[in-house]
Amino acid sequence: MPPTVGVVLAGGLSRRMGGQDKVLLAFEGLTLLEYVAQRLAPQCESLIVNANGEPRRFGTLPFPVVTDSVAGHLGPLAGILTALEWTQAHRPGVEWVVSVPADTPFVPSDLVGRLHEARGESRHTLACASSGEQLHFAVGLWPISLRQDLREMLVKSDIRSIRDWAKRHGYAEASWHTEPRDPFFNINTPDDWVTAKVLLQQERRR
Ligand SMILES: Nc1nc2c(ncn2[C@@H]2O[C@H](COP(=O)(O)OP(=O)(O)OP(=O)(O)O)[C@@H](O)[C@H]2O)c(=O)[nH]1
Repeated sequence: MPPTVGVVLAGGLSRRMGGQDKVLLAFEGLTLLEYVAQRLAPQCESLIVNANGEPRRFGTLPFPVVTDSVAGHLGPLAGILTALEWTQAHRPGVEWVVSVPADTPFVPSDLVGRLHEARGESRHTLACASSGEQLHFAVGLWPISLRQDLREMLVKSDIRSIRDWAKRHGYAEASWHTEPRDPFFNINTPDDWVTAKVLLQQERRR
């Protein structure tokens, strides 16, 4: 598997969580952000956390916290761009970045390998994860060769969705089952938070 930098996307505003910063909520004795980072880190050459604005709110982390390299809340694409540019500057020879949102606690342990596999078996330069019928564009494999293309698009156009950018280039799809639970279940609301705790207990019992 080619060396790959992992980025945990944590630049969101948590509006649907009712004013709490969801990535700082306690999960298995860690914050949700730490929990997701720990699941992804073993699969990557190195890992960074992407923030938007004040990085100190995350406390002390064993990973670099890198703030968006373009100003404004431009969404998760800005986090992917930041990770591509960071990798180019700090990890010479590494050509790939895998992104995972910080609100996705059950991210699978074979994520990075399967994304590379799907891309390698296709004619595409990108790969995204899917489960059931749903594509999860924020969970993807991105080449650093596209960083300039992404920067120009973010700065010069009003395209903000990862899906629109991925569609412009074409992407392979790596699929996971949704049973016994969706590995890409993500937490947006207080109800999702309750569901995530139930899913965690079920996972422990298996
Ligand atoms: N770097 C960066 N990441 C973002 C930004 N906005 C959202 N994200 C990330 O994109 C992913 C999906 O975000 P959402 O869950 O849709 O948005 P959110 O802001 O976290 O939550 P809501 O405010 O409730 O929509 C999460 O990992 C966010 O951290 C941004 O402006 N910059």
